[in-house]
Amino acid sequence: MSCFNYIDGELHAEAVPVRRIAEQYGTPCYIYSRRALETALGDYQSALAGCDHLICYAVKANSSLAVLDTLARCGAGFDIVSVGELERVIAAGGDPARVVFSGVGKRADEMARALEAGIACFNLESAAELEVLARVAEQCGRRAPVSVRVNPDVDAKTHPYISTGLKENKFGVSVDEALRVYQRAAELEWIEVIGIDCHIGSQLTQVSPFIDALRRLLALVDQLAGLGITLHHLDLGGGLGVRYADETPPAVADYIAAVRAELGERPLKLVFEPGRSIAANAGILLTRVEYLKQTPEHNFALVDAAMNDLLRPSLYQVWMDIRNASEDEAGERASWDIVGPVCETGDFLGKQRELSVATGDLLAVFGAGAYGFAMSSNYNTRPRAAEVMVDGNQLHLAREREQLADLLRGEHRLPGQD
Ligand SMILES: Cc1ncc(COP(=O)(O)O)c(C=O)c1O
Ligand SMILES: N[C@@H](CCCC[NH3+])C(=O)O
Repeated sequence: MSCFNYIDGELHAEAVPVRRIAEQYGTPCYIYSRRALETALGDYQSALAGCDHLICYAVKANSSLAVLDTLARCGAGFDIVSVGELERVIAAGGDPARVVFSGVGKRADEMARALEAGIACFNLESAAELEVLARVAEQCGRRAPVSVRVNPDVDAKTHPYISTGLKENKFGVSVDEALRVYQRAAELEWIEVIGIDCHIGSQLTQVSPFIDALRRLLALVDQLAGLGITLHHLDLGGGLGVRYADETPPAVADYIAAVRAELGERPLKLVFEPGRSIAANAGILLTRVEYLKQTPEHNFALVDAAMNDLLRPSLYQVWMDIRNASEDEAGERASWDIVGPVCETGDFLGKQRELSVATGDLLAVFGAGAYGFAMSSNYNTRPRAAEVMVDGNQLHLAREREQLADLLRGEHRLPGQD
């Protein structure tokens, strides 16, 4: 189900015409749908019903307070990779006791803050990190709950930049080393071993790599049990893909069903860290055509969004769907390169798109809710795009995000959640 639909030829975000949002807040502008976020999280929750679980939304995908606030109210936990993300979760009303902390380079001060906040688990990525965490925990006088992030050496069959579970990647530790790290962790007074973790990559479109990784983790769980080290949860990370072009990723329900079948009757709580599959289709980037420039080689549509606003096409050369926000069947179509004003030849949102465009038109880039604004920058001293959360027929500007934390808490109450 999409929450971005054409009604009478005009693109709407839930019940609001995007044209109205552009008039009110300007472009470029990220538009998020509250209902789409709730539905995507709900798909995970339904698939995991009856099973002890925790869904930790990966904050890096979209850390807008309005997004975190929405998900926190629906009961999500959070996967963070920095203390900045932790502060955002707390500011948005998220529960630190439902937070897992991933990342290869956690600093001691970040560990201390996370311990003080009382997070659920540190996902350790190296033997050296374990020693630092043990020291910090002792200094803070709080035992640190830990998982070891295992690098299962599984090919996620995705873009090499976002594949994380191969032995040549910097993430996690090998199965053999994990065994040693667990044995060392079990000896440390200020460390409490509670789980096991992996994350093999992002934008996975098949279930089999997840299941391969899960089998390797379960074998290790059994081996550890034999050594007297009992684990209570298994965190399979994030990574489930979405459809940008013609990909056919498994439905959340099918993915989770396969995981549950593999887990069998083991008394392990299941943890997931989905980012993209929650947020990607809950957001679009709206941009206005400033100029048309036609050369013998190319038709360029110069728009007011650029690679600093949406980096994915330039960085990974990925295809994201771009459509005119006004469906003008009569308009003549041509092949256009959609490019921004940044001084880089690699500054494009899409190339060779069959579109009908005119100066002043609004274009929408779909699937931009994940790794869109979150990866944006001020390159070329460009201001960041506005962010607007749509809730039915209500709009909420999510721009000065920090200052809006309290406002969001007041404004966005779901019925029965006061
Ligand atoms: C440790 C970890 N967990 C979760 C995620 C979220 O992944 P995705 O957005 O593909 O679900 C990532 C990013 O790939 C990650 O590095
Ligand atoms: N930034 C990537 C995903 C990174 C995943 C982070 N571990 C993307 O846009 O596809």
